[in-house]
Amino acid sequence: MNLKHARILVVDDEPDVLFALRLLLKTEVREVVTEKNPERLLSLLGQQPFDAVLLDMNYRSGQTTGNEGFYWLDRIREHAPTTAVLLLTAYGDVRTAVRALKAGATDFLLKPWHNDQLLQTLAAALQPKTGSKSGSSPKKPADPAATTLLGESAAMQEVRAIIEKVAPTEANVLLLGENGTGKELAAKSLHEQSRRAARPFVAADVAALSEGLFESELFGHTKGAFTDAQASRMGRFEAANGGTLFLDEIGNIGLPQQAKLLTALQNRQVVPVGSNVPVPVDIRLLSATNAPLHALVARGTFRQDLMYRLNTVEITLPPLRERADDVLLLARHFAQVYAARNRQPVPEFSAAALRKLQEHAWPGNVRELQHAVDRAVILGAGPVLLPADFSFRSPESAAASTTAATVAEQPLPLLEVEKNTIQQAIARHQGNLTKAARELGLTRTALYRRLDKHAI
Ligand SMILES: Nc1ncnc2c1ncn2[C@@H]1O[C@H](COP(=O)(O)OP(=O)(O)OP(=O)(O)O)[C@@H](O)[C@H]1O
Repeated sequence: MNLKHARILVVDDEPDVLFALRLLLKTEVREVVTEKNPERLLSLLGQQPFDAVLLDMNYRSGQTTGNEGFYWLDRIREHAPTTAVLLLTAYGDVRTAVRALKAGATDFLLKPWHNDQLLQTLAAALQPKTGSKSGSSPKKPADPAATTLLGESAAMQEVRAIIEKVAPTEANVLLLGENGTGKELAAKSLHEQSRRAARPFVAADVAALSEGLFESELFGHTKGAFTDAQASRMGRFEAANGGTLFLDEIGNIGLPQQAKLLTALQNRQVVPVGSNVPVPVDIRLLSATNAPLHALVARGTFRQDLMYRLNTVEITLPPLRERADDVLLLARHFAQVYAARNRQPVPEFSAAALRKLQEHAWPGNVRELQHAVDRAVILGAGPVLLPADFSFRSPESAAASTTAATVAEQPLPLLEVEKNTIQQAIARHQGNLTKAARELGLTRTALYRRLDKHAI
């Protein structure tokens, strides 16, 4: 979809953010609605369809973990599954951005933002996605690229060989590696090559679950077990019965959750919240973390007995920067996938673009490369992708490049953006404040308040 035809909803409790985004978007999109109270989100979605929601992750009333944002992301996915959701996250907030993508967000936007980059990301998010894969993990975004662990580097060949060997056994496998290295893909591959392949593969991101939610998500709950429990619900263990349960971000759960998990694994049964009747479960457990689990055990924040349950076999996925040849192979693969998805001819890569890709450190690993190619395919100017078509803007890269950037290249603080925008509008209308206010989407009084604030 063309940006010009899009209806956009922005939800953030910072009035300055809403103001700046309204200013930026009102001339670029068909309609922009701003809202500072996330509680109104669902009623707004019910009143009219939106093509994209720009959603802040933290609200003043909530914590700064982004959990409130995740809650609202889930609600949007339930109520408006075709609406693109772009999360507004702070620079350097890598974990939140990665979790957001995994929880079904279309993309993320960094605060403070570059206007051009924000518009590009929004335009890319509005492109039609096809090839959506229905999986047992319904919150996952459509991921047409993921079927096989690709890579011809020695390290990846070794990973595939171990997977092949371990998959047909009943061994619990712990997958280690940085974010985006392919741990979940490896888990799916283990399941697909196992004797349980015809049974469910159920994934749960346990880091996203608070202590109370952890139990009800994994073990289920009975009707009336807590205020919102209007019906009984089966947990992930039961849903995976006969198949494979994949627990992602296992290194991030607290000691109380660890104890509950260990009990369920030892007894091979779960007790739904609100019930005292144990339910037997037959699952193969795969788990993953980017945390240094052995160090956490040494520090006493992760139970050793639980780790021994999880890591009958350990597989470490190597970071992408250590397998430069795989970068090109994966880039070409993703270019094919995304060109097919967008019904476009498959682009070539110029030699300079390939060099740029090989020289980049890929802190977000394969996921970062995948997104970089996705954007380049959509926004690239011609049949050959050039270095300029690749902007590395994962939070990790952004944080790294901000450190290196010259002062002139650094994004302007939001207040300065607002001040500049107001000054430009006033100049465009030769000092006519009524016209400037109209262009800015403000009342004259609101404009006066801002003139005062910025001492203009
Ligand atoms: N070797 C690979 N070949 C093809 N695609 C890959 C490969 N590794 C990763 N991917 C793709 O990269 C994306 C990220 O992979 P995945 O979700 O498996 O990483 P992860 O290590 O589980 O990440 P996280 O730690 O953030 O959970 C997925 O879309 C996946 O399909």
